[in-house]
Amino acid sequence: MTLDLGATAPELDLPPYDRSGIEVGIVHLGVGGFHRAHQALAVDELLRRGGAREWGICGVGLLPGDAAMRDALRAQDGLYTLVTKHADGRLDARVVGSLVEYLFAPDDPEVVLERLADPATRIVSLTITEGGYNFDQVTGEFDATAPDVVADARPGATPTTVFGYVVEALARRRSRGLPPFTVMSCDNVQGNGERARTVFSAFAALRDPELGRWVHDAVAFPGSMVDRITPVTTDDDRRLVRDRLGVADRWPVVAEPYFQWVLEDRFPLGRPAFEHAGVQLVEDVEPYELMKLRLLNVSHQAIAYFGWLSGYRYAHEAMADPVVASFVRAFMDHEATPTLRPVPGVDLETYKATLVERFANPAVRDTLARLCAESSDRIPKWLVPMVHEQLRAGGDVFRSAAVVASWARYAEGVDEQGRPIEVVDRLADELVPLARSQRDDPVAFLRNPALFGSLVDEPRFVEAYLDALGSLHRAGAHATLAALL
Ligand SMILES: NC(=O)c1ccc[n+]([C@@H]2O[C@H](COP(=O)([O-])OP(=O)(O)OC[C@H]3O[C@@H](n4cnc5c(N)ncnc54)[C@H](O)[C@@H]3O)[C@@H](O)[C@H]2O)c1
Ligand SMILES: O=P(O)(O)OC[C@@H](O)[C@@H](O)[C@H](O)[C@H](O)CO
Repeated sequence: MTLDLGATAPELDLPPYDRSGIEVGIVHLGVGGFHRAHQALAVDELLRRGGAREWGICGVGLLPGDAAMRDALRAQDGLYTLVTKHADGRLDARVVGSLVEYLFAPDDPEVVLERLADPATRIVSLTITEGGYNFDQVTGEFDATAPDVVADARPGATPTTVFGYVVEALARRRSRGLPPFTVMSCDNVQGNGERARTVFSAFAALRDPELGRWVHDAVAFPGSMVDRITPVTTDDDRRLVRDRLGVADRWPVVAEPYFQWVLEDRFPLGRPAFEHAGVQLVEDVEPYELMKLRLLNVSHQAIAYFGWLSGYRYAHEAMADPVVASFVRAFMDHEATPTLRPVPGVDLETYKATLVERFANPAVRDTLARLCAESSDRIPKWLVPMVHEQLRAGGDVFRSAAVVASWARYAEGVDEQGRPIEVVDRLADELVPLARSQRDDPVAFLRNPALFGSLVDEPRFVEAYLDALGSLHRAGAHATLAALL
């Protein structure tokens, strides 16, 4: 146990509630930075208020890389420090105690399956990234051909994927006469609840069509909009926690002050009283979700490649450049906002102004590398549908085309000074050669139906894309952005 919260850390208290006897009611798959800065904080808040004792969280890691989280959390009895970084340099910190158990699935899959099947487990929540849902970006259908999915669908298979675990556990509950748990997706996927329903029921149908129908009809999949910028924890953060707070924490989490969670209230087996922890419970989350994905996440992609190619490494550095900041704001106003529905209780002008301030927070130190990673799971899911809507409505698309071109230029894997760029993307082996070939064949990157559907057949988009790409090659990222203002 290296989280030593003794006399050396007067600012920090251990959670002021008795952690013994808290029951696991939520199993969370994919315990990364975000879950620990968001949902686990909300449950911790309820515990501090004397509630939620049947809603403790059992975190589960499914991927080999999660062994490090197992080791860190086990050494600290599930406790960790959450540091909130304000733009003026102030820090808030608290120790979060809601993760009462952590299971690393490869250690013992059966233990995880029985934890999921346990009658006390009433919610299974997910932050498994956009790629974790394994669906075709264009058709929206579940990809049943992925080798790990095929293996997990075999009768009697020991699961390795999220699909194998969740569906086997649901099947066990069904055969034991237990009601299904609620599956709560907290990923940045448009329509995350319905998307989860589609992919989990499609996987279940591979095993047994009737099980597929049951998962589709009997399991609740509330949708949610989740928001809190949570950068990757760095050694500097560990040092900060040690030096400023006196705590030797193996894996603290840092986040911005902003916290938002809008959640559809569909929990047949009950839920924590999230409304007492700042969560907004609604009937229909879609307008909130679209607003967030198209104004925040898509803008992140607008900052990411142009910022990196202009020589910046952090989001706040890029936003301090008036050319980047003006482009992002124009992009929000003219290409994202026209595709949004009215959002109950939200003034979009204020929302956008707040976003610009959040992106510019110098304390958070969100890296452009984080925002550039796994773009093939982001641009097609977030930006491409927005472009199609703008094309149909006759609206501007030249800024979106420039963002896609900046991704294609970044994916060439060499920056403007000839230095290598590490393209972190599950499709990197395919994308990098394709991006490089656009020096000879400028639409090569766009001619990828799995990522862009029919966008390559849209003359207005293609023309703007070619202009931006040509300018990126000739004049560089900064001059290209400046010319678009
Ligand atoms: N970081 C943020 O600012 C933020 C904010 C809002 C929402 N989110 C959502 O949370 C997700 C995770 O973000 P994070 O910052 O915690 O990332 P992270 O890298 O810290 O953690 C990701 C977790 O997901 C797991 N995972 C990844 N792919 C998986 C798969 N195919 N199957 C099962 N598990 C898988 C990893 O093993 C890890 O435990 C994002 O992709 C996004 O959808 C993040
Ligand atoms: O984490 P991703 O892959 O969904 O996207 C990268 C960022 O845009 C995202 O993490 C934001 O920081 C987050 O959505 C803010 O709430």
